[in-house]
Amino acid sequence: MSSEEGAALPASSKGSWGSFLKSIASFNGDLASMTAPAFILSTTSLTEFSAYWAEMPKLLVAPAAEKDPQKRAMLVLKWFLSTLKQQYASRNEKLGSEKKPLNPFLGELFIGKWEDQEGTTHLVSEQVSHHPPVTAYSIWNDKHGVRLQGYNAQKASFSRTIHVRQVGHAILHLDAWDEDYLITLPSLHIEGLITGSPYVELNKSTYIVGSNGFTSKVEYSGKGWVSGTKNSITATMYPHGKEKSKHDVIYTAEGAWTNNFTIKNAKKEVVDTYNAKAEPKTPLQVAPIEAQDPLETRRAWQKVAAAILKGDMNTTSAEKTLIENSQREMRKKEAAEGREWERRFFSKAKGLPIFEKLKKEAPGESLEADQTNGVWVFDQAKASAAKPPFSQLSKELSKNGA
Ligand SMILES: CC(C)CCC[C@@H](C)[C@H]1CC[C@H]2[C@@H]3CC=C4C[C@@H](O)CC[C@]4(C)[C@H]3CC[C@]12C
Repeated sequence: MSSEEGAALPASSKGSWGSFLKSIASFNGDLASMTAPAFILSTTSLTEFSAYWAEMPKLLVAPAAEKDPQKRAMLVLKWFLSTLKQQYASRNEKLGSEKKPLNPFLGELFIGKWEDQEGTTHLVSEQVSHHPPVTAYSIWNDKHGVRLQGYNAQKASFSRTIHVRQVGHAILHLDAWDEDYLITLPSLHIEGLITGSPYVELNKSTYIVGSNGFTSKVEYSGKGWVSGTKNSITATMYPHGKEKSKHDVIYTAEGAWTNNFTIKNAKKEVVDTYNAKAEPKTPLQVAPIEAQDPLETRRAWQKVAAAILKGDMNTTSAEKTLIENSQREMRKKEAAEGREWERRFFSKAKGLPIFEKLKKEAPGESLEADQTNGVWVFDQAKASAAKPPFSQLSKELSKNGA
């Protein structure tokens, strides 16, 4: 934990925090429209959050090399659990608290790659909808034949604190086994709001449904719950249809997603352990700002980000308004010409066969395409035709016969 933990609220900001709390009590569910005091604004846009899925490429690609289908599904569970800390706690560890991310504009991009002993793992993240905000991503490693793609939106509400339900899912594909895993996303709420040091706690449960016949259910709990400890998880892996049957459990995982967890087999022997604090991360490589496309997030938001860092709210809102106005102009022009903004890397799909095939094992999960402005899939043809500064991507995609 950073030494700043619990100290996110500077004395000088107590007044503005109080009025912020009052304003969100009458919050209408639109996270983007929420205005927050400067010190709680993040300089990072939600398009960057897609990278949290793969900051440890070794764990992402590990299942590909495993011949045993049960162990393979267990390694997928292990990788998924390992991503939780990055997804939901890395900001308060780094910045002292959770912050309000920048609200991406339509077409905003975040492109990068991880290079390490696993080869190159690519990331393409794109804001595919603005109303409602939806981010889509594709992450792939050709050397290991591992592909992850997904999209997500958030539905927020307020009751005592901010509650967020995630709409969307991820699908992991392993080439060597022609296997898919449908991954559902946890709902969450914000803790520490009153004291000015907000952080995320996860709720309820999510599923990882493998097309190889095994499902993992992950249950989340926090301080106020039965277990009484922050960021707790218990997971079980079982054959399809056996969620309720204790003696069909193949693996269990238990611990804290911010810390350690242990994986045990049916005989309750420890088969694997994970220590979030010790696990090395591979830094994501992103092109220098000058070489980026104007739609790439760090380039597009650079002036806003600089103003936020200076605590200069006037410039922050002036620069944000510039972006919003030019977006509004573009939408007007498109409407007048009877066309829609062409997404760079993703397309709307009519349906999602993998989802339909596997959703039965994830009770309560439905596509909810109306909440995400459609169903979004990575479009290989678009990506293979990518022009500068993304030609490198297209070269590698066409090399692989995409
Ligand atoms: C901190 C207070 C003041 C403001 C609340 C900010 C809201 C907008 C933030 C706080 C935590 C954030 C979530 C944290 C992690 C993820 C996982 C990622 O894969 C998709 C976005 C998602 C789901 C974020 C959406 C925005 C979010 C809900």
